[in-house]
Amino acid sequence: MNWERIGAQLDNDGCAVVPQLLSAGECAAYAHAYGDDSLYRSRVLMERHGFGKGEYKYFAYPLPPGLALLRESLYGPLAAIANRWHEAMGIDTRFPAQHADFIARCHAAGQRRPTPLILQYHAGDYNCLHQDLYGEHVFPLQVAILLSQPGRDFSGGEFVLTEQRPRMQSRVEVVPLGQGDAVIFPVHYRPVNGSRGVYRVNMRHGVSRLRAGLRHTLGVIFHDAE
Ligand SMILES: O=C(O)CCC(=O)C(=O)O
Ligand SMILES: [Fe+2]
Repeated sequence: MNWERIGAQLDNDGCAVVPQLLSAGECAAYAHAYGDDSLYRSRVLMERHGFGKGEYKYFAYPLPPGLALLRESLYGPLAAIANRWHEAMGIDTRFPAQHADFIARCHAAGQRRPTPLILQYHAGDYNCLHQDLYGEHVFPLQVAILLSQPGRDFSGGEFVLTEQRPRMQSRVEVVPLGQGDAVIFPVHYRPVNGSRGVYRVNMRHGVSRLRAGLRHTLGVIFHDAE
């Protein structure tokens, strides 16, 4: 992975795509494992909470080894970007180099439940704009990996990001993804350079309505939940 390019894209565009982070075989295995309830701590029906339509399951600890490795190995380079962003935005919190040390901080504060998840959408389903905040401790970047193949497995169902800028109208970004592609994006805020210095832009993400088929996504969030 070219972290210099990823950092520059996050700074300039507010998101970065990593093509083919998972192989087609790995994607199919994760999507298939959606049915294996021994892997998950809970299942959420989005409509019941007003989150949209569709469902997701949070993995239980211990995470599947490949997912644990993915979460730990993505964290390090993202922590360097996160620390740079916090400095730019004048936020005091800094992130340790190792994910285990950040997770220890979450757990000590009572955020002990794992947040990696798989989402499942059928035709007509969608995910309302939201922020994945689960307590006081927030790692400012997260990753979503498209497990299904657009065109073959589903149509519609586009990943979208919105930016709410102070005293300005909101901006939307549609992120085209192929199977196995990852999008890295802000959980809550991102820094933007303005004429009077850096300001914080409030970010949300969601998924537009699926027109047809079945779509799965793997979500990697680095803080744990209360
Ligand atoms: O299904 C998607 O692409 C969005 C998933 C999501 O909201 C997340 O990973 O936090
Ligand atoms: Fe989300």
